[in-house]
Amino acid sequence: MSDDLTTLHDDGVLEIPVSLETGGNALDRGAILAGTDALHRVMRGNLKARAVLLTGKGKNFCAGGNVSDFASADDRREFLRGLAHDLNTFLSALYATQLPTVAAVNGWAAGAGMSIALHADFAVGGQTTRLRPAYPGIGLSPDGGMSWLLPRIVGLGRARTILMRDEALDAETALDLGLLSEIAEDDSLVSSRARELAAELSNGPTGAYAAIRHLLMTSSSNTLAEQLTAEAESIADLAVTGEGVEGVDAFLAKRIPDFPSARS
Ligand SMILES: CCCCCCCCCCCCC[C@H](O)CC(=O)SCCNC(=O)CCNC(=O)[C@H](O)C(C)(C)COP(=O)(O)OP(=O)(O)OC[C@H]1O[C@@H](n2cnc3c(N)ncnc32)[C@H](O)[C@@H]1OP(=O)(O)O
Repeated sequence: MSDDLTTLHDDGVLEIPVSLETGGNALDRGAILAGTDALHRVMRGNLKARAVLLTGKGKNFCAGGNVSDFASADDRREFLRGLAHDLNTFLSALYATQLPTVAAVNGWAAGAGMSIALHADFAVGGQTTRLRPAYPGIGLSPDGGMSWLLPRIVGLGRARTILMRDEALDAETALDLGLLSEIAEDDSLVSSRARELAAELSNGPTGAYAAIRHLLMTSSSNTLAEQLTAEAESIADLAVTGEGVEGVDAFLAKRIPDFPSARS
């Protein structure tokens, strides 16, 4: 499947561009709309994807919302409020998707571009990758879930400093903080490495990957008792899925599990 913007590759990787060459690699409304539609089709079972790959089509992964659009709006408050809610629809679908997600973070990830990168289960950077909140730089506060995700990844204190100082984080710092999952050996390899990782994950237990994301992301707001219960329910639910049955059976038969066949 390929519309003008999203592409479902033969190996089940759903590629969603979040920015295009134009506008300084700012978020592309059409791309986000297409990506949201594709993720909703996956949820309804109308699109048989097994992993999601987020990409930037220009020199940068994404420079966030298009600042010139903000300036030209008649009612800046309502315009930005509407954009943020539209972005939330996309990010809510990304968080809820029962698939592993990978971001190919080439160049800059700024503003909502950084927020989107934080939502990915895996973020592959390059030697010159940099992450920057950018919001305070233009007098704004974060959106796209950054104030929820960042403290859960780096801690509240470090998140406050990064946000309030609008820190530009280089690749090594971002890796050390857990904001990148790996750094490709060369900038030119970011896209291919992220694509390769998405393909690897598409052959794995995609339902288990999604369950791990939700257990981890809800753990900080759960008591231990609530988390123990959530884990017990999750492992029980997965045990009777196609992938869960295949994983156990393959182990006992001493063979490599065929998760893609078990899921479809
Ligand atoms: C149901 C689904 C509905 C679908 C619709 C979904 C809606 C999608 C949109 C949602 C938007 C929500 C709101 C958003 O979340 C809010 C934000 O993101 S606020 C933060 C905005 N971003 C920024 O402030 C970052 C600004 N840019 C920079 O800081 C730097 O450019 C950089 C990214 C660090 C890169 O720096 P450099 O490499 O030095 O490059 P330059 O700065 O020289 O820029 C090159 C060129 O590009 C222009 N440009 C860069 N960023 C933006 C931008 N965000 N908007 C517009 N233009 C940008 C820059 O002006 C330069 O232009 P030139 O001077 O060459 O003409």
